[in-house]
Amino acid sequence: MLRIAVQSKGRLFEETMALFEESDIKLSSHKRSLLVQSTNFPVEVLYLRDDDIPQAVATGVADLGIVGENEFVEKDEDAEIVKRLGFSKCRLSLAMPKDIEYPGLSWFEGKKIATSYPVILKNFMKANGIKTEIHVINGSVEIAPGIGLADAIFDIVSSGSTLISNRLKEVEVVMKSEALLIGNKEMSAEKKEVLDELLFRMDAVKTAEDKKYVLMNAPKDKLKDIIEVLPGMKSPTVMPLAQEDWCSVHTVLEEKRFWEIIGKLKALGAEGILVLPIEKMII
Ligand SMILES: Nc1ncnc2c1ncn2[C@@H]1O[C@H](COP(=O)(O)OP(=O)(O)OP(=O)(O)O)[C@@H](O)[C@H]1O
Ligand SMILES: O=P(O)(O)OC[C@H]1O[C@H](OP(=O)(O)OP(=O)(O)O)[C@H](O)[C@@H]1O
Ligand SMILES: [Mg+2]
Repeated sequence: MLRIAVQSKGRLFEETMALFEESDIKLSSHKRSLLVQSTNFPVEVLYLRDDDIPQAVATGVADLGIVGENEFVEKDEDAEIVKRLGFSKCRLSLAMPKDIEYPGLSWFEGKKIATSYPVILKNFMKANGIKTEIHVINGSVEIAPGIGLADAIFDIVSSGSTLISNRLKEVEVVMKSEALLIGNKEMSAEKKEVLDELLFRMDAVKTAEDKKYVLMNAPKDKLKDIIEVLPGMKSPTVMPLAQEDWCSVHTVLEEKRFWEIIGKLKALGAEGILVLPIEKMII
């Protein structure tokens, strides 16, 4: 049985649960329990505060954990990155009052900076030879300059709207972050086998995520041109239609090239184009 530590509530929770669901790992949703076993896969899920996940994995209390890269780097625990999960993308940035001019990093010399990430901030300032006073607070960091608690902040930025509503501006991006699957460094062979199956399922979900299954009717005399436009996995499936000079073409398209390719297909005479989501893809 593999034990996975995940955030009990917060920014990582929903996408973590969605990842389990899409990987067909069923968890009975007993709200108040801290440890829940899957009913159809040899894993159990331990619900924790995200701050405690790196240590739980490093010490072997959990075999795996899903945690933000920012928290993993900050805690500096001895665990390894098994997979980058691509969600909860954000950055850790320095921000300062928006009306003050920013001349460069030297502005921070001697300043008081509020943050929940003192280790990352200290290392960054040390590497740049700048002395600052670090004031640790665990939430609502962005209000610190406005209430006179600090000159600047070092915190998570995503859309930037929290900064704007607190009259701050982002001036330095120190690190980028996304959700990580981290693992204990010493896992038994049996646990590694379960982990491999878990990764196989997660990969199938991720591979499918940005792809669409596309079907269309195509005039046979344009089939060669249409096939040339389609990237496809190997080559498209072509099936006859009852109407003799038409056929049906099926393929997989990457979402980011989707509109460009559909435009070309229409121009070549394709009709009745259907676009379907793909749940899983094993390549
Ligand atoms: N606005 C955001 N956009 C994208 N990702 C974010 C955002 N805010 C936070 N994250 C990511 O999600 C993680 C968890 O954020 P959250 O705000 O839920 O943490 P928390 O308040 O410390 O939760 P906990 O109660 O578990 O300690 C962060 O460490 C970061 O990696
Ligand atoms: O750039 P933005 O899109 O505004 O996102 C950044 C904000 O998001 C997070 O807080 P969250 O909203 O999770 O609330 P919290 O302070 O309770 O953690 C983070 O701590 C920032 O305050
Ligand atoms: Mg936390």
